[in-house]
Amino acid sequence: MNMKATPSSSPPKLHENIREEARRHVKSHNFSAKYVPFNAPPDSVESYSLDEIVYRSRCGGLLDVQHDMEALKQFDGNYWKSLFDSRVGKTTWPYGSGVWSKKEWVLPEIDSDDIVSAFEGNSNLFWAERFGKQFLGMSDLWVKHCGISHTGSFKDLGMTVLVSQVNRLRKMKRPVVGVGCASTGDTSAALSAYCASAGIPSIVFLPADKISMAQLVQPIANGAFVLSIDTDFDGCMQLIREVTAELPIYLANSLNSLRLEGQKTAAIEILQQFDWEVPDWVIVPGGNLGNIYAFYKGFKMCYELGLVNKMPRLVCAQAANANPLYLHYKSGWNDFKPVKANTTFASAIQIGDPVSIDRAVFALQNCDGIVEEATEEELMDAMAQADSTGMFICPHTGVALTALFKLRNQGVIGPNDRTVVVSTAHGLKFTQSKIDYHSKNIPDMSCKFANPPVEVKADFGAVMDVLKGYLNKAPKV
Ligand SMILES: Cc1ncc(COP(=O)(O)O)c(C=O)c1O
Ligand SMILES: N[C@@H](CCOP(=O)(O)O)C(=O)O
Repeated sequence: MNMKATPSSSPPKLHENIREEARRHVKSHNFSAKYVPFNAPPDSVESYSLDEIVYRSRCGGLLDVQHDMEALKQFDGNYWKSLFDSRVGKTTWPYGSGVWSKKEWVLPEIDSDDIVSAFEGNSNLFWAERFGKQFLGMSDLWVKHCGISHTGSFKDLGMTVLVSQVNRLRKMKRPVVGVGCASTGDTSAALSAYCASAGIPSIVFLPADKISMAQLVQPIANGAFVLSIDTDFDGCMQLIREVTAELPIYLANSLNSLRLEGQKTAAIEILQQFDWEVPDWVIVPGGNLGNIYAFYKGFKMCYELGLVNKMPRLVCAQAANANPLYLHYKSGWNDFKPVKANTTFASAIQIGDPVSIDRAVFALQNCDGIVEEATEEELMDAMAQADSTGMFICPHTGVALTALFKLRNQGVIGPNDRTVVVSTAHGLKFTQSKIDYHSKNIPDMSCKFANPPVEVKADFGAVMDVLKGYLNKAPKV
């Protein structure tokens, strides 16, 4: 079945921009989406328009964006695959974005004119050939680099959706004076950039001295109102929830289910990049736990709408210093207890009371998922090993790689299993941790893969001596 394009009413104009051009190509369809209580029983009738400002269900539970699957099912899997494939690598507004190239599955009803996008997504999925072979005996290991993005993390995928909806609400004269979040550094970077691009005020609550310098400077540079608060992320999250309940500030954390609609497109992209073949495993580092559910939802929609015929198994990887999901999993999913998150080099996942715990449990239970954890030494060693094969990953990706090491060693993941590790942020945001590691400047850590620079006099003989020493020890080809 073909989607009908309404013929353009006006002829192309000289010097029109891509937004203006998009206005002439409006497509008619009957796709829609609404908020419903997360994991509601089939007879539940509670629902809200996406134009309402609501983050919680009537009984205080999480919400989910529910698409009209019957309308989407009027088109078969091949239709969706070729539609999505046809939009990759173009500059057509808004489909040049990896998120908005799946607009019908994200926010079908938003006017393209209201979209705020930096053409995020379409991040590279690369074959980790040497790392896989050398350290894991694996032939089919891949890294989905969501950190190669506008603000350097996967948060851009969700933020383009949320800020676009806010843009729409403000045009509808809804009372939204600004957008706010609590953050460990990446959500705040994405929020401030997208808000700045749309001219919308942003307010960010950061735990003082707990995020990297590179992350701190991002919202400052983008003109956000930055509060550095003497607490941890969980404390900031509690405060922003109280503040957004009192003031007309729209909540941008992943408690807001709109964010996950954008983040789920990374899963769809993985399938698309494998020419719609399903990998065996996808490993995702988890903190506030929205992303693991977003991946589940993206894969599940592709399965339900006939683009693929199975689901991958998901692994959520946590830092041992902030591991409430891991403890819950190990208890047989009995009795979830938040923890006090301790300091970790994977600072963006230093979270003890994740808002999306129910979503994460649902996702993992429904795809035969696994939860693993990584100690500080394990995650830093894994990061250094990956970097030594040409990557430059963030510590959170080190957490995911540690999970992979453990599952390979246990024989759970096989040598030929197609496995995707999701790299969630750019390594350049976390250089201080790499400097500490390579200078062996971390108490109680042997830093066994450290590669410190050699200090040498500006003298030919001295330089030759150290070079000969190095070459004698270097592996022979
Ligand atoms: C770099 C990075 N990796 C992983 C995560 C974990 O994502 P989530 O909070 O959705 O579990 C976050 C944020 O929490 C992050 O900023
Ligand atoms: N790592 C996150 C923590 C908040 O997560 P969110 O997805 O709920 O916004 C950050 O960078 O702030």
